Amino acid sequence: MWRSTTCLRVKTAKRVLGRLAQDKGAASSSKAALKSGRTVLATQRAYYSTNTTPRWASAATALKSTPRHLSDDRSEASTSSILDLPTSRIDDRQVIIGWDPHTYSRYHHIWLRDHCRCSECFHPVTKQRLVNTFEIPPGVKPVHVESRADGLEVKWPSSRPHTSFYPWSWLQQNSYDPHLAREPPQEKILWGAKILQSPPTVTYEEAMAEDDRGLFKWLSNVEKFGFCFITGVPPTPEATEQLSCRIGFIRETQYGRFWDFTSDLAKGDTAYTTMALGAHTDTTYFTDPCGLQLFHLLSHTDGSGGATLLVDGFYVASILKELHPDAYDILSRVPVPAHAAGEASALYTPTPRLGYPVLRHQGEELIQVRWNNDDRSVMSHLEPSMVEAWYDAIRKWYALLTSADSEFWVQLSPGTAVVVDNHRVLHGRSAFDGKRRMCGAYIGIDEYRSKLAILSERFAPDSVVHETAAYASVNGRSIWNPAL
Ligand SMILES: C[N+](C)(C)CCCC[C@H](N)C(=O)O
Ligand SMILES: O=C(O)CCC(=O)C(=O)O
Repeated sequence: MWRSTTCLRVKTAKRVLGRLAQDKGAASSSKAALKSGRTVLATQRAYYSTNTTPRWASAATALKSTPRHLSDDRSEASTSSILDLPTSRIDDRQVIIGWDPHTYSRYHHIWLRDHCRCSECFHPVTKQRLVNTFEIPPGVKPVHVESRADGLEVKWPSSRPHTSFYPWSWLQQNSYDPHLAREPPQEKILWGAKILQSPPTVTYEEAMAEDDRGLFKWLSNVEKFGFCFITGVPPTPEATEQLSCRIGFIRETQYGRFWDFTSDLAKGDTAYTTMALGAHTDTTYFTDPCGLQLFHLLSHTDGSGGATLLVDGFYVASILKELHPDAYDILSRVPVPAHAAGEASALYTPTPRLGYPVLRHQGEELIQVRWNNDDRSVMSHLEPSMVEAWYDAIRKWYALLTSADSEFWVQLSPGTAVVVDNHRVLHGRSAFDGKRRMCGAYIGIDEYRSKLAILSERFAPDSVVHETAAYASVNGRSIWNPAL
């Protein structure tokens, strides 16, 4: 691992120095920078192997001969630095980084010390904090900061010299004063009935392929669209269970682990009947509703109906917000209690008992739709003045959910499974007769997101992971991974 560190650092140092060498005006200092670049390279390797008294201390003096902006300089950043490195200086309470003459970030000293990720302060394998946050003096202040090729070096006053290093990309990504533009999250494509023309689909071979590229494509589709078909699935519960487990371990509930069900009321729920089920999300009665839901129709004989309904709750919510902002606001505020009480051995209600709003947000962003009018409990917590407004709001919501523009109906058949993000996409079915056998499973939202995160590390690393993976990874995970 450390050898690969060196080779990447060679590239980094060469890239920086190469840029320098191109700068005609800097010809005279390129030799000094070349020397210092090599010094940085050697000390970086030393730094990441142990961080007792990092050998940078000796190298830092060697860097003194480097251009002014590389040293701790209290004056404003130089207007043009031949290495284009960010400037850094210590202020009373914060370290100021100058990304360019017009863009600065400020990091509190306590914040930087608490976020040191050297092997003494942050366990490189477990990715857990080792530094005792509460032993860091509130007034901690660096004695020296240095702009290095790949990041900021900070020396702290303590009985034992302690040096911290923060990659520039990580500092930019975590800038909080001010917040800097970050890479946009995976885009979500909102859809209505027209998704019928080209629904997201992967093949069973892709999903099962051992190199996981197809699995990444599958889950990327789910992240983007909220659902994805899987074609060519052997029409057996065994193959469907194996397919489910490609995402993560199955979440067992009062309906069992892997379900294989039909209309025999084997479980106390209308799903185990021939009734039509309107668009809903499952397990609204759980504090933590199931994340993904996989369905695979294994057979339907001597009858018809049982078509599958999918509705993009985020799409419908966006229209509700546009057309009926008051209703959107009510559905975003008023908690809706729910229950699962069809099994003698189970009586589920969420914590807190009043449940959660239909539309859940993080800040301004809609992050979850939770709607099952069949499983809703008594609305005894409404302010009397709100009762009619609440019913008016859900009527507007329901009208949009059930509009021809929103509803995507598909007749599943053996061999084609569908996975649905139960936090976004509602599902349902039309009534049916005859013998109909459906199988599937729930996957927890955290298991789904974890699998997508590790696949993204491999196939679509974000800029910080991309830049730091080679020199700061243990167990294949960079200590600077934005998830940490
Ligand atoms: C296990 N299986 C998916 C067949 C049954 C689902 C039960 C549906 C329940 N009314 C809910 O909305 O959670
Ligand atoms: O039987 C189906 O097609 C779907 C049943 C359902 O909505 C559910 O199990 O949540």
